[in-house]
Amino acid sequence: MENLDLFDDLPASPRSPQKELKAAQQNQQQSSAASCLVAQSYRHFGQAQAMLEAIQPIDYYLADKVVFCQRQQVPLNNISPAEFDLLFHTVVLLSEQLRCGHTCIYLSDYAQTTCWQSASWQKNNQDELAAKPGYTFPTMAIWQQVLQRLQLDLPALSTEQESLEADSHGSQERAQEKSQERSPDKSQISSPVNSQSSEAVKPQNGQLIVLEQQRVYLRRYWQFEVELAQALQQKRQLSFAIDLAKAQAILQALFPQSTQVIDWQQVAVANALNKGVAVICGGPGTGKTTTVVRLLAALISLQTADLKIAMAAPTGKAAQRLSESIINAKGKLSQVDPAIVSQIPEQAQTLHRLLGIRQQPHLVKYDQQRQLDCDLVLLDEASMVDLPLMVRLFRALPTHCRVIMLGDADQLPSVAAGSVLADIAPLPHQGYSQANASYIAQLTGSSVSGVANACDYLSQLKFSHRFKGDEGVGLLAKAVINGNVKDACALLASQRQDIYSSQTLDDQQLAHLVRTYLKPVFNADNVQTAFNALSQFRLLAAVRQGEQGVEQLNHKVESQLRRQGLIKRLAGYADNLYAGKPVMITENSYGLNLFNGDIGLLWLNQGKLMVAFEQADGIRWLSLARLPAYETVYAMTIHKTQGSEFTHVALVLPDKDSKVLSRELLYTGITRAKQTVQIYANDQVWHNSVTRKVERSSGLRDRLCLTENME
Ligand SMILES: Nc1ncnc2c1ncn2[C@@H]1O[C@H](COP(=O)(O)OP(=O)(O)OP(=O)(O)O)[C@@H](O)[C@H]1O
Repeated sequence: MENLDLFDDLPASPRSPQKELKAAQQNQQQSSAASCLVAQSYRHFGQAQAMLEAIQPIDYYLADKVVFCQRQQVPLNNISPAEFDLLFHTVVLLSEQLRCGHTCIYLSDYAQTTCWQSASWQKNNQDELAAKPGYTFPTMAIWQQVLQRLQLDLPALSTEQESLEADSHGSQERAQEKSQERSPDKSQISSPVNSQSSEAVKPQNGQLIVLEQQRVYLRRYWQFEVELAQALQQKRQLSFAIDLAKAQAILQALFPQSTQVIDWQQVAVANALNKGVAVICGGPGTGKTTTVVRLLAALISLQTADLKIAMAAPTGKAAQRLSESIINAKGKLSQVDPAIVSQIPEQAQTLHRLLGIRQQPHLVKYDQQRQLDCDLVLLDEASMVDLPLMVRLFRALPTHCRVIMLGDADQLPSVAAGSVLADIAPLPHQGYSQANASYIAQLTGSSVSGVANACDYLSQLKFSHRFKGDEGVGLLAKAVINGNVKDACALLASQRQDIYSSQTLDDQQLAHLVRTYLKPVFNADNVQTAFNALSQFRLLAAVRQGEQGVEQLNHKVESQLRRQGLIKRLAGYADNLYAGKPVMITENSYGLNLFNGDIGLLWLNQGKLMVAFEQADGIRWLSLARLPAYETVYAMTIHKTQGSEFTHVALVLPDKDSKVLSRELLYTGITRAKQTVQIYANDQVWHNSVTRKVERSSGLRDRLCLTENME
């Protein structure tokens, strides 16, 4: 990609690349003291790499392209090269942050901050060729002005003059400003669902970057946010008339044991009955599935016509678990007419399958042109759904279709960009509006107080029926997610039966884990018994690479299994193909109905080594030759275990701290365990991980606060 005219002002000298680089570094160092905006251009990726620590090719090429396109859009006379350089570095930052899951960047987070500077530069080893000076972003006021001059702000939204003035007060106010500006200040936000502004930033306008207040987006992600906020708003405006007397009777039948104390499961059912969108949040075992099954029973009872219900989850495993939990919860609905219970569906599918998403995400069968034929969509494990996928779901919903989302907003956010559940379900739940509280009281007799900053579509379940009292897993999960380092450390040191901890996982400990939990898989008489044994235990890792990463752990387990004589060599098969080996599919195969994350077991079937998969109607066998891409799965990443549970879990953290370690990651790992958890982590890493909180930059919550305000 040639874009050399951007660099016209650089001297065209015959100096060596090293000298040229050194001169550029010195130039940057000198001018940064004198001026707010530094001209720092690069002729090619290698040059950017020499100045910016850890820049990725994709970031460079995207930024280069955006600058190139922007130069075609705006009159150039007033725009200096340094201003285009600022745009370039803004896009590099956006691209990098998108990879980390942020939908946008907040200018206040980076104003007057030097990014991509190497440690050796910081240590004043500036003569070293490897030292990289990085790039210093200007004050927020200058940054906003430049982006506006480049015509990247929303045409309908003028930036507040006050924020520009406030910025000139210097660094002391900046910290205060930062926290204020990042909080959802409704008075400052212009209408996010303003169709004029969303119309104004269409692809055909050529605007690739969007500045909105002090948030900067790639246009695509700005549009996703606006679209989701609009879709949620449309669902929030749906109101279903219900027969109140009938609904009261149904709720009484469904919750016969409700006492004076508020039964929040009953409140959640009542709350969702008349709404177009309902979100039911809660930690492990708080009864989300139990509640939603009762909600479905109530809705079916109240409905005069058939209710077409679709159930989905983000992964195959989560969909399978949802089906199992629904079947289990239906079995406990003895107080409900069997004819109603039989109408509650049992088969959940992946969200991709529901929407008919093929290999490339843009090939979607159901969208706004061709919508799903259903009246209600139930989405489980909503925390795993990223912003683009959530938008695709809402596009496919007919106007009258209800959405019910279940999830645990404390878990890790989606792998890809967004923190949709945490944004749309801010916890702790502040309460209901006066009108909604009256409606709930009428249906349930529970006096739920009305509050000003209400979120009516949200219900939060807090009481865990799995960890009712002093179960170690529940206590540890709570301490971790609250960032309570003292309790989290004390619990590890407490030597309880249900929590074991050690600074490292050594060979002896691994041998013990293998003997206790994996030997029963290899000694099983049949594949179903082997699957049952496999579901008892999983080794979870925070990372893939390194000594404590998934790959090494799988390798070490296999060596240990061989040492213990559990792996039997099979004539005619390679060494790494043996009965008892668990595998995880790593790609979606629609033809075979196998999805990323599905787990199978290599096992002998009539003398032939095949792969078995557990399905609702029994074991499915597949020949090895037909198996899609897979990996061994004695150990797996915490990310991949979302939506799964095991009786016992061993959690292994790396021996050095890393940005990926957070309390949400630990919480997600710990809550995969139903009975016992073993933590292998040194004190420092454990302490840092419990302290670190995942915060994703997004504007969705602000948009929703504003639309809530407009109701
Ligand atoms: N109100 C209740 N009274 C007694 N037991 C309950 C109640 N609600 C749920 N349970 C039981 O608690 C267990 C967990 O319930 P459920 O599966 O509905 O929770 P969940 O929040 O969906 O769990 P998970 O986090 O595993 O998805 C089940 O055994 C269920 O029968």
